Amino acid sequence: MSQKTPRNFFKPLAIGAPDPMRELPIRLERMIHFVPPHLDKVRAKVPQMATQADVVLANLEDAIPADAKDAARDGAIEMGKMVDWQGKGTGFWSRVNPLNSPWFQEDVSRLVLEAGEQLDVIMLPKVEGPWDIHFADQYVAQLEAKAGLKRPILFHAILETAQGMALVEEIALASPRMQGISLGPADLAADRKMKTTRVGGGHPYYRVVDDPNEDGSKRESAQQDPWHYTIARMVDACRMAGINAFYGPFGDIADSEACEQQFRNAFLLGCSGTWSLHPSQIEIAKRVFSPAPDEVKFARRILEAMPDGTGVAMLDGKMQDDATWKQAKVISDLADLVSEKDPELAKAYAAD
Ligand SMILES: CC(=O)SCCNC(=O)CCNC(=O)[C@H](O)C(C)(C)COP(=O)(O)OP(=O)(O)OC[C@H]1O[C@@H](n2cnc3c(N)ncnc32)[C@H](O)[C@@H]1OP(=O)(O)O
Ligand SMILES: CC(=O)C(=O)O
Ligand SMILES: [Mg+2]
Repeated sequence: MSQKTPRNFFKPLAIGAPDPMRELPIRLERMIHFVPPHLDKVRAKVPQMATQADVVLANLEDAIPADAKDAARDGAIEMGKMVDWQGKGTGFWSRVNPLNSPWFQEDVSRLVLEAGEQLDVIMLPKVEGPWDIHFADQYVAQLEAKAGLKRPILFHAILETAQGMALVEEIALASPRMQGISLGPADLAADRKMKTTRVGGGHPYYRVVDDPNEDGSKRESAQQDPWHYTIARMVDACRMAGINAFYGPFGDIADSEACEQQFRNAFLLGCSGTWSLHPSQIEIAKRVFSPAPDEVKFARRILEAMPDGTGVAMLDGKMQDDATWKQAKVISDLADLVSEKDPELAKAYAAD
């Protein structure tokens, strides 16, 4: 048997570590905003970021130069103390360096021991299989016990290797700490040997061409989404495990239109949120990952038409039944969560 027994799955992995969570906390996580914590100027904006983003993340991994890793770690711990994260209802996360790097051990030990009470989630990059989660799980439990933490820290894995992709279901199920998984399109592209130099999004050469026209006129063609399979598979793995799927980064900061479309496709396929690398992407993510007022109103009409969630009803010529009721509930519950945080959208959802 390679799995833990059901009883042991929910036992703390170290004496004195907090009990693992049986259910994930219900939180609005439309965007995970990335902050380079070694930059004093950007770090100074963290209190402001905490009022704008649902989650603020101190990034210690890629995009932080090797000679700034120590400063970034110090900056991340300072970020933990700069804001009353739980009081504000904003998530505080950190992306640590990979398990095989010279920085992982110190990243995790200092974060848990010095900012463990504030830290909601550790993001683990380049996760290859459940063994990576098991190692980090045990290590964090030891540190939680040492720090006397009462609330367990959760894990978020990034899907950015072909092996991680092949084992995504096992990664999602590896520990009760698992909160979610994000797509890592840049590293995944490299590992798969995709011939791209981009961070997410489409590619002008990845397209489908219409059949030839009889008159020989120019054939229409359109770009396709090279991430469709990966996102859909990640969503299935996450939802099967009862955790959340996230899109990830969109690197062309100037192309807000393509960014919005990529985010929207991920939202429609089941993702809870995405990453924002630049302040301009926070607004895009907010717009996309909050359901549109028209959709919310229609969803609530479905719920009202079938109060106990069973039977059949016709709305605007469209058949509704138990299954559309469940879809409507997803949208309505998300709108309730958004409304708690966003009075403008609450008003728009309630308007006739
Ligand atoms: C593949 C992956 O792993 S993706 C994850 C790793 N990458 C990252 O985390 C990147 C995070 N983002 C960044 O470092 C930056 O946004 C960059 C480098 C992409 C662009 O930075 P800039 O060229 O400075 O952008 P720009 O000039 O438009 O910035 C405008 C303002 O926003 C600030 N800003 C930029 N990015 C951020 C951010 N992530 N958080 C807070 N403030 C930011 C800038 O400091 C600047 O402030 P100022 O007006 O007071 O001077
Ligand atoms: C998200 C990330 O780390 C990547 O795309 O590689
Ligand atoms: Mg990466």
